[in-house]
Amino acid sequence: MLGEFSLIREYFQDQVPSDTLGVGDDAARIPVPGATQVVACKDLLIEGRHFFPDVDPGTLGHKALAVNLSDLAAMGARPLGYLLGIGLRTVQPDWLKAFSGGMVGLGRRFECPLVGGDTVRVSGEIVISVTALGTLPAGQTGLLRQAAKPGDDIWVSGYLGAAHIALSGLQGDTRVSRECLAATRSSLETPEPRVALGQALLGIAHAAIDISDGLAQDLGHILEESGCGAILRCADLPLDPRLDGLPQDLQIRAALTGGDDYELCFTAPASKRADLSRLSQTCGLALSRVGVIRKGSGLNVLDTNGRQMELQHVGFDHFRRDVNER
Ligand SMILES: Nc1ncnc2c1ncn2[C@@H]1O[C@H](COP(=O)(O)OP(=O)(O)OP(=O)(O)O)[C@@H](O)[C@H]1O
Ligand SMILES: Cc1ncc(C[n+]2csc(CCOP(=O)(O)O)c2C)c(N)n1
Ligand SMILES: [Mg+2]
Repeated sequence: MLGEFSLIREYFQDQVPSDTLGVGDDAARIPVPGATQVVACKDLLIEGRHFFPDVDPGTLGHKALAVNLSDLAAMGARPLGYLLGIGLRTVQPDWLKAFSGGMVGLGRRFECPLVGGDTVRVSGEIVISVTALGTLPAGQTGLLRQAAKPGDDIWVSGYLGAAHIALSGLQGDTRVSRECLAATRSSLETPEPRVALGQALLGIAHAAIDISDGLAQDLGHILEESGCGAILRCADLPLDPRLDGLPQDLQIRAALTGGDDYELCFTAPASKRADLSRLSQTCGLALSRVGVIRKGSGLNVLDTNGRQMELQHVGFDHFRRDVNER
């Protein structure tokens, strides 16, 4: 069976004009007459696959919008508004009030209103589909996956691994203490989209992507699209401090391949290190240098002793067999 990414390339890659960015990046970019370009993206959330049936509806509303704002951030775009498609089994006013409160509340923080959508009844799982729109100045390419250059530093915002540990704890796959679960749950349920950082990276960063499927896989998309290779140093990964006390190899695996982080991974030339250290201060957000882009292909992951490390899988893929064996 085709994997998720080959499937998209094979069946959903339409031809677009040369000044338009179509399928293949964090969001599409469409020029419109006038000074700005429209940036657009969509992410689906399905009950049982992206969230548990008993999830707190307020956090679900937040996450449905947050994962899309994260894609806009990964382009360096400024949020403009969004549309919501939702399929529900029943109308439960309390659930809907909390859901819309979480979603609209997050949108307000970024001056990004709900401007339309569609609502239907379903007999099976709840389906939530958000289409987010943003803008980029005319002539600005945005932060493309194809823009990494050999010699670039690889950077990651914030901390990695907490969302996956929370998920794994809730699923009963990993023994996670009650305290650790309580502390990490917010990373899984209410990720913070790095909207201000994304826009500030225009003119500083070359390539960017948001980490939804795991750093190794998402960085892999940058490498493939840019025709480069990379070295990634586990010793420099920003492991979430809330994971202190868990086995180190588990923390590293969560950070490399867990997913659900919604931090930005970006590349920038070494000449921008001082700018990035200032930006980290002004955004109040850790920025960590975790590796380097080089000529060639493939991701070379070095363990904490500097030795080459093999990964069983690089991240989340909806159509990989073991994801579907639950
Ligand atoms: N059914 C589809 N039709 C057209 N384009 C698609 C379809 N599914 C995905 N794409 C496009 O393929 C590219 C990669 O999509 P993908 O979902 O892997 O990226 P993402 O949304 O940044 O990541 P994630 O979904 O893990 O947050 C994007 O440009 C997306 O718009
Ligand atoms: C209940 C439940 N099961 C599994 C996961 C893990 N998960 C699902 S989709 C995805 C990648 C990003 O999604 P997409 O590629 O669809 O944008 C990840 C890491 C979860 N969050 N909740
Ligand atoms: Mg997607």
